[in-house]
Amino acid sequence: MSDSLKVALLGCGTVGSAVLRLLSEQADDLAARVGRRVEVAGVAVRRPDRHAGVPAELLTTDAEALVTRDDVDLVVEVIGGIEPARTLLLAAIGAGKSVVSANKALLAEDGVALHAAAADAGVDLYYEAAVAGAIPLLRPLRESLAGDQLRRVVGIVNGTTNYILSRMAETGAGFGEALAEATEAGYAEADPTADVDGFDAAAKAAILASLAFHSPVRSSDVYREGIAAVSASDVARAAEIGCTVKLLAICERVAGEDGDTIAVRVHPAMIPTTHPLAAVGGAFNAVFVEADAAGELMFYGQGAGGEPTASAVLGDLVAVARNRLTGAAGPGTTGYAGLSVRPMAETPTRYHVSLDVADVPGVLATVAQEFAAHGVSIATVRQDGHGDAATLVIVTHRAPDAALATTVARLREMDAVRGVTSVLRVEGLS
Ligand SMILES: NC(=O)c1ccc[n+]([C@@H]2O[C@H](COP(=O)([O-])OP(=O)(O)OC[C@H]3O[C@@H](n4cnc5c(N)ncnc54)[C@H](O)[C@@H]3O)[C@@H](O)[C@H]2O)c1
Ligand SMILES: N[C@@H](CCO)C(=O)O
Ligand code: NA
Repeated sequence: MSDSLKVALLGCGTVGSAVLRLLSEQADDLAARVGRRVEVAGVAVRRPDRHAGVPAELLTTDAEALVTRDDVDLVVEVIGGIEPARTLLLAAIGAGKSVVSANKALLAEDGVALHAAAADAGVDLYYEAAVAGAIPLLRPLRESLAGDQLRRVVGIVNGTTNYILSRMAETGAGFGEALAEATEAGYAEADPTADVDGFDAAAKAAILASLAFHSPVRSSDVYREGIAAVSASDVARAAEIGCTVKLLAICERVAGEDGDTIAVRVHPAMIPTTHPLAAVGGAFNAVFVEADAAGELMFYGQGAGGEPTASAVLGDLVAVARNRLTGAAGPGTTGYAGLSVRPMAETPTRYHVSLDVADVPGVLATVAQEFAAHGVSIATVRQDGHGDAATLVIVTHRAPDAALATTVARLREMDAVRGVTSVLRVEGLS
């Protein structure tokens, strides 16, 4: 075999160290699969003294110099965050290197500019690890499903919050208690904000929607609610109607009078326990894709962790290495459809609402009237108990989200309603 392909690794934390180890352990297999040996030219880190296991001659604190070095062919970015990752990737691309990244925050913020730069330079930009870790999902969307029309991509794309919600369902614990457990088990980070408040899932939803609908979508376009407000009561109410609560990332094409738009949102929702996503427990991820010709597809696996994420990074590395040898460029992203993102207020959703009411004649009619007044059609209503402790459990049909939210706000003000005990959107009910 002739000269090896040289890789610059940027960042050597949880994912970077696993990438480095697998590159070494699987060097012979990778060489056979690529057709050339793949060797590490350098590893950019912040604190070289903290990486005793990495050969000292590979370590550098000057990432910018490393990515533009003449002997570097490919760059793997596993630093995370917007800067300096963006500057480094643009410098690498500008210097003609193909790049692999696991950085959802950056891709969801600046994917359009990075793709444009890669197209101009004739190099590859791959980022399978950025969404749902080890699960092959972005390449299936970019390549395998490129001949189909996608209708919906719905998934559990954050392991930490799925672990927390799973524990709440299993033990009846509240959010705080389950979060403490997730932290102790090493799933939640010291600062769990990005996971718990849905920022991580929103970045992934933006990337999924961009690829699924060939339209540029950024994190800031994604409607986002986290799980901090999900209560033990919400989880118990869900169980009563045969549902479970999941934090969903939902990307869907919505037909409208002025043409199609896309709705992209992240929020907790009740889904029937019979839905394939309901069985996804612990820190696992799963994504359900609906396409016109393919029908329904399900992708399931480990969405986080050093090794699973490194698996996706190495898969990308093999792909870009092969392209480099053949002189080909992999698929770019196409924003040709240019579909606009529909405001959440106008996005059709369904609600579950549990109300404590006084069981007096006419209360059901008064409550039903409030829904009707906002054009919201009720799918099912159930009354439990009587006297002062009556509960109404209502599931609506789809209506614009703003109509549902306004209805709930009005219900809270009604004399007949003693309290609104649970409000959650519902997905996956026929
Ligand atoms: N950990 C996971 O399970 C997982 C899963 C999927 C995707 N990702 C993504 O992978 C990337 C890396 O995640 P991680 O968990 O390995 O993070 P990490 O914090 O463990 O590692 C990042 C490393 O980059 C280093 N770094 C920061 N600035 C640097 C700079 N200027 N030059 C060189 N090194 C620098 C840090 O010191 C740290 O060691 C992120 O984009 C993350 O979103 C992580
Ligand atoms: N914090 C993320 C890591 C993977 O992106 C999660 O919990 O899923
Ligand atoms: Na993936």
